Amino acid sequence: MSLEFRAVAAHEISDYVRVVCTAMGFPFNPDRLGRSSVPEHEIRYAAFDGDMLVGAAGSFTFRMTVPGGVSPEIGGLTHVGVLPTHRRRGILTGLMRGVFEENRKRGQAVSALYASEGVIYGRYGYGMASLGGDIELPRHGTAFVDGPQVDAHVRYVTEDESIPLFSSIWDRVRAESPGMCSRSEGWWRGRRVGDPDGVRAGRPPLQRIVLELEGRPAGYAFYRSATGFDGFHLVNTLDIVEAIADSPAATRALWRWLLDLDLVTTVKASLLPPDHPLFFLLASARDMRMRVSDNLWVRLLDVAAALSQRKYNEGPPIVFHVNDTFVPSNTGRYLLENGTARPTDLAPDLSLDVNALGSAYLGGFTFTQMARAGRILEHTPGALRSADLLFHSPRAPWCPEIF
Ligand SMILES: CC(=O)SCCNC(=O)CCNC(=O)[C@H](O)C(C)(C)COP(=O)(O)OP(=O)(O)OC[C@H]1O[C@@H](n2cnc3c(N)ncnc32)[C@H](O)[C@@H]1OP(=O)(O)O
Repeated sequence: MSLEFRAVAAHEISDYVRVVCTAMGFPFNPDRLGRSSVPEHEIRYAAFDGDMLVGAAGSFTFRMTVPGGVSPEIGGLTHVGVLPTHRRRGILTGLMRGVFEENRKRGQAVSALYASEGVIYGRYGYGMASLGGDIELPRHGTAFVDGPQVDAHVRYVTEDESIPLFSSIWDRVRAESPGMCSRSEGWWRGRRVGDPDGVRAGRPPLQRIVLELEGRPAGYAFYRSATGFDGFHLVNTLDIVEAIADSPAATRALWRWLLDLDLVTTVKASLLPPDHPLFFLLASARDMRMRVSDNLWVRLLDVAAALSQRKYNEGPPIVFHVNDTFVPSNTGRYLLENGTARPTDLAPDLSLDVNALGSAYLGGFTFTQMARAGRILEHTPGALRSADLLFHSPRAPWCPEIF
């Protein structure tokens, strides 16, 4: 088998999407192709066996908020799939080299992804960078603690109406939340608020609501509500796809409205951050079952540039020795001082793999936590604590959608 790795030409895009759908077990149809054709999808890379496309990997270009409220352009790894007939022959490894090269050409110092399986991406230098939880809340557990009553108004909106309303709220919240990404209008329509049959796949229709406080849009949600019967009783499950609000008052009002929908027996929501305000809104958080799992994975493609892109808390300089087997040019010592990282010959305070630095990057995990698992070596006493304080983010990183 002789393989060729190269960028995908325009006339090969449907083959590229078809291979990903076949590998993932998704139906392939025009709606799937539309979902993939967002403006962010700039990099499409593939492996060819003769003239047959057999493996795919892509990268979205978007801005991701990092600690300090800055939002550098990053690569969002996506559309990874190798045909079952061609697995375990090194095709993914070849694709990863190609996509990283394309990311670097665009000056993207960081790549992030959602993994289909946790075991795949560590070998390419990614570290688990945030946690996300799926919640299930029975109706009897939805009471809130006392709080201020606000005059909130909720209305249903169409797909077209929702895009400008939701995107302005999203952008306000995104600016303060590490892990959230920019969304083009095409992204909103193709991947969030659009509900074409080929992607809905038999599920109930998507409902979109906007919440106004004092006449100003302050929160939104989109959800599906599935109806079932238990004898003569309706047992509805509310599946909240995304609920975002721009203030504590709006968060309370939005979730209260959602939890009070008639006939709902169980409320579900996915990909919530482990520090979601619901824990402190609910009178009994115990009734909310949260199943936590890995969320974003982050890979520093250019260690010095990536470290210099986020902001830090006050603290003394620190020297990292970074080991990177997949991108050996990253291996070396880096001095992080006054918010800027550069190569250095100084003795290291901490030694770690590039994966661990990716895990710390968004502030989702501490150096101390990883050192306790043997993933980081402390050479200078106190360096773990200094690094923890430098990198700390007051909000857990949160990416509420799988890309
Ligand atoms: C960001 C996203 O898009 S996530 C979506 C990822 N896609 C999927 O899960 C779709 C289904 N799976 C697939 O298409 C393929 O199995 C892929 C893409 C995961 C792997 O592709 P392959 O071409 O088989 O990977 P490749 O042969 O390059 O493997 C490289 C190494 O990873 C290991 N590996 C690859 N996939 C897996 C896996 N799923 N579980 C465990 N190990 C794996 C291989 O054993 C190999 O290890 P080695 O270097 O020690 O020999």
